[in-house]
Amino acid sequence: MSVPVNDDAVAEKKPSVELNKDSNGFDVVILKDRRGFSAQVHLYGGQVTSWKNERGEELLFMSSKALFKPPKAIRGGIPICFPQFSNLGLIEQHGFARNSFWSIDPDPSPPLATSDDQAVVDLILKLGDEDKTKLDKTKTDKAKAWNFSFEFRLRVTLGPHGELGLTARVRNVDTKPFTFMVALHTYFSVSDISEVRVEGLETLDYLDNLQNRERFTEQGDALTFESEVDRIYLNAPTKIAIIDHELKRTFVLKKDGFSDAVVWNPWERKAKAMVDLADDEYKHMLCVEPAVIEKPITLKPGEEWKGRHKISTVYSSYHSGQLDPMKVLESLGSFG
Ligand SMILES: O=P(O)(O)OC[C@H]1O[C@H](O)[C@H](O)[C@@H](O)[C@@H]1O
Repeated sequence: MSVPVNDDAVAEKKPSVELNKDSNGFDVVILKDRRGFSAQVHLYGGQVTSWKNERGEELLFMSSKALFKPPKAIRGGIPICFPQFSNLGLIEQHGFARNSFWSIDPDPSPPLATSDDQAVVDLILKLGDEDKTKLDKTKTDKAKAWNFSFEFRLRVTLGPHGELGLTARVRNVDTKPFTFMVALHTYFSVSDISEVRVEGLETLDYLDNLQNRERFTEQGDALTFESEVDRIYLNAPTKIAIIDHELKRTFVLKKDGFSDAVVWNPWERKAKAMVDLADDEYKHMLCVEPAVIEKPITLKPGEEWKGRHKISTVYSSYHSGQLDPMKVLESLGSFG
């Protein structure tokens, strides 16, 4: 149930952005909107590590065993897989963006529109000629196999209705073309994985990571979970809904520029084998990840790719199984 909001009080508060340190002394950015939603972004990984609603409830899953320091990626929130997804290439699993240090981009270029009712932070990860030597020392040998000059800009926004937006832009600043995959590996917090269903992926083809990436076709029903799932849905639609029956809460994802969507839950056996996930925590997480995997993107020198991902929450009106178009549109706002 949403909390009634006093609109006068809300109008007086302004969205805010603060730079802070985490307990390891690493930089984090805190975004707050007028309604009391907040988001936290670690510069390590350029990773959203928290998104809370106006009651302070965490909406993204974060492992109790997550390590917030190199060389491991942070287990939870929204890690960025780039320039490779999984082991589909020569470099380290999911690429190097998730365990690199990003910077705040004071002057995003080309600039993106801003609006007064959003809290915004722009981050950048780049590898230019002058950085190559420096980065080569810190990158693992595997990462060196993808050695191009690029700029990856990530804008994180917290919108007027508490919605979380990520705009990813990759620019080729090399003299040669390059090819990449990308995923925004979003860990959603759920009450109990057995009480959740995902709508929007019915009848799509998918590659099953648990069966040598063989191609299958999803049935007509919404997805439910009773064992490990690790699939790449191809040509996934713009809108996907994660319905949590117990909490009467639905996450609505809207994506643009990402052709695929990965759905992952490690379940019991794999969770036990993961050092940075507690044994039972798989029950409270579900990853649904906008991605470009099957048809990687090739950029010529000077070209840019852009993809957007927006998530919002809708309470109670939704668990009938049907999207309530007015509520969804209202909660999503525009991409901006
Ligand atoms: O353990 P990680 O490297 O973070 O990967 C976690 C998971 O990411 C994706 O969802 C892949 O599809 C899975 O195969 C992988 O297990």
